[in-house]
Amino acid sequence: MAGAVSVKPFTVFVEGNIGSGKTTFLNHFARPDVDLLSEPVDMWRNVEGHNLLGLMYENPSRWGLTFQTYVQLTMLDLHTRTSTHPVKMMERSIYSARYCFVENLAREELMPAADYVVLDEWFKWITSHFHIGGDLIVYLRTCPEVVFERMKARAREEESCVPLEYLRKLHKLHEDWLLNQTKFCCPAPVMVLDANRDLSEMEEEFRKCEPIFSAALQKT
Ligand SMILES: Cc1cc2cn([C@H]3C[C@H](O)[C@@H](CO)O3)c(=O)nc2[nH]1
Repeated sequence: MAGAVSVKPFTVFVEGNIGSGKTTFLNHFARPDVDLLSEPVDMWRNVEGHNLLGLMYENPSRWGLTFQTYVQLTMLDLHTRTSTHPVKMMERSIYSARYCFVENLAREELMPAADYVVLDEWFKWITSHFHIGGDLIVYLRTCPEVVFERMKARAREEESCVPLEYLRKLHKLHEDWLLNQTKFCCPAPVMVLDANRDLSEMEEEFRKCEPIFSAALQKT
């Protein structure tokens, strides 16, 4: 189409703990006008035959930097992907990678301090040289005990040894980043949904977001 202008889509980051229902949320909003970008977990589980996700959980000190560097690359690829859709919805972001997952590995001393510094240098350079954007964050807020049960029920092999304590730490980092805003910047306004609710009740929670999308869709 001659002169097609790729307008900047209304960009949503769907954030939340492991097992908080992000995939369910994304599937609810799967529609022609929305460019859905799920977390590239399958890429993390097979990079030329290497399962970086599995390696990270087995030995975070040895493989945390390797894994999180690749996560950062794959998320940057998704952030910089142009879209002709009026709405672009991403599962997580380069921000939760840095402020939740990398921060957790460092604070729990599961990652050498030098690795943490290098990852942070990459993050600072990327976010100062690329316009990552982000117009809204939808925070699927849960309590650690609920997502622990869901994670076990989902039974993803690499997560089989993830303890409840790990989810508690990740929860606290999400709360501090998105609600308490204690240390890290929040790149967009946050909409909080109660994602502890059963799947059957989540439709009601998701409907709270409809006006946002219809507003974004009307703009085009
Ligand atoms: C952006 C980002 C997503 C992400 C997911 N994960 C882990 C949590 C889950 O076990 C799995 C899929 O989300 O990957 C991680 O360790 N670091 C991450 N960083």
